[in-house]
Amino acid sequence: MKIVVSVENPGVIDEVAAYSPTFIEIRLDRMEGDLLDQVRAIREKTDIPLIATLRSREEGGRFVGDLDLWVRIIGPIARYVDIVDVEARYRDHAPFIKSQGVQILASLHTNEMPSLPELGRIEEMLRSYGDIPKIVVKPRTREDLFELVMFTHQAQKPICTSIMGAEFRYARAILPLFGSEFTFSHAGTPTAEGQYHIREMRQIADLLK
Ligand SMILES: O=C1C[C@@](O)(C(=O)O)C[C@@H](O)[C@@H]1O
Repeated sequence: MKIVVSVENPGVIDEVAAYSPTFIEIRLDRMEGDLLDQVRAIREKTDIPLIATLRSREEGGRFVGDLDLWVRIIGPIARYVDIVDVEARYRDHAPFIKSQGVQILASLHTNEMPSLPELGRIEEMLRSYGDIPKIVVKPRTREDLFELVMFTHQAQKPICTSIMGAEFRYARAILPLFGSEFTFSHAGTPTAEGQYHIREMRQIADLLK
């Protein structure tokens, strides 16, 4: 199971790296100060592949700037990471970000539960500009979750699917079993409700083998 550990504090990178996650996600929207300097420092500290994420407020983050500010922040950072998370609202900048030599994690986060046809349309839209689509939704019922698992199982790979909220948090360990490319965890400070600590996620993954 590929595990991403999300971080919002560069000061914990050594501690996070000690868990050997598949990726470290840097949540730029939850950080203060000179973001480029901090990403450079993280890059010097670890060879673990890095994901840069500047999450909009509309999709659950704290970034409230416009499209131009988003690219002015992320653009110089891209060359120091391996993947950039690009929400659909920022997709016009995808070609430039791609030109920096990184992969694009094309993401959409919604508090709703799209139908299977809607999930297919979202996937198609995300694949139109990104390398790996990431769809994060909010199941209301177990039937919703069944549909998300079925969609994940049947979808073209790679794809990342996940859920919001705590009610169905176990799906974070189930969806990778049906083809989701990776799962997001924390190493001390969750960046989203329902995340497991990487230690816990590893234990669950080992028991599910
Ligand atoms: O998209 C995601 C998933 C996430 O929101 C979660 O629910 O674990 C955590 C975010 O940091 C990441 O960018």
